[in-house]
Amino acid sequence: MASLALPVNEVFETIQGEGFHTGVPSIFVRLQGCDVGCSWCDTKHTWQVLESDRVQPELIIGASGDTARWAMLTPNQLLEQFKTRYQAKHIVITGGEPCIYDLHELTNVLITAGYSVQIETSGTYPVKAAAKAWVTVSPKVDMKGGKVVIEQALHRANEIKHPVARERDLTNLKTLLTGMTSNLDVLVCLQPISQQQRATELCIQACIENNWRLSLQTHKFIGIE
Ligand SMILES: C[S@@+](CC[C@H](N)C(=O)[O-])C[C@H]1O[C@@H](n2cnc3c(N)ncnc32)[C@H](O)[C@@H]1O
Ligand SMILES: Nc1nc2[nH]cc(C(=O)O)c2c(=O)[nH]1
Ligand code: SF4
Ligand SMILES: [Mg+2]
Repeated sequence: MASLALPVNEVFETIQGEGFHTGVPSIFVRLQGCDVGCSWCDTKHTWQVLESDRVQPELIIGASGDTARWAMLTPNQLLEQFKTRYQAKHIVITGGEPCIYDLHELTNVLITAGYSVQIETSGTYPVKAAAKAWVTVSPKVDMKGGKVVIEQALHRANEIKHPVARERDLTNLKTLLTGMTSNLDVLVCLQPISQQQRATELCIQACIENNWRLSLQTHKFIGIE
């Protein structure tokens, strides 16, 4: 079977700064492409997949930074790089929106090679990945995708990491959770948007009230990627 290459924006090794796996040494694979359009998005440079930004794979591996460049890489090419360049045993597939793409082959190849794998997704596309992959859904409830897809994603989720700027984001999350057709058994983290003080205060209060967790984008506090 032909191997499915994916458009990769960057590959880098760091500490997972968000959610349940905060603090875990991780290799990040950032895929290019997202059509959701969050106004506060950290990675706007990943939204468009333009042929004019396509480069050779050598320019992507290990060269991180906020550029719109991308290269097509197969799961085995990625695995080879991970084994030779990096030490972390946890892989985070993010973007952009990684679930635009079928991630079955990539996640299976990595899990078979002994890595744990996490996917960061907005829940706007069905999750197509190995059953053992840890799925973090960061719901974009006001945005595209619709109720059926987000419900499927939340049922697949191991963790919900909800971005919060204002009170309404909390109301939206509660509406989403209570509107589910069947019960969810999932960890909920609240993540203040862009380290804003008001957002952080709202998150702290809601975490205490609901026994949820606080996710603080710790990498931004210590100035690492
Ligand atoms: C850049 S997104 C990429 C993965 C996927 N598109 C998603 O939204 O989950 C990774 C995570 O960063 C969060 N995020 C993006 N910009 C943020 C910001 N300015 N402040 C806090 N969290 C942010 C997203 O909600 C998501 O949990
Ligand atoms: N250190 C670090 N942790 C992260 N967790 C999720 C990230 C993302 O952009 O998806 C991210 C990121 O960009 N850096
Ligand atoms: S879904 Fe994720 S990558 Fe896309 S705009 Fe929103 S935060 Fe950014
Ligand atoms: Mg980030």
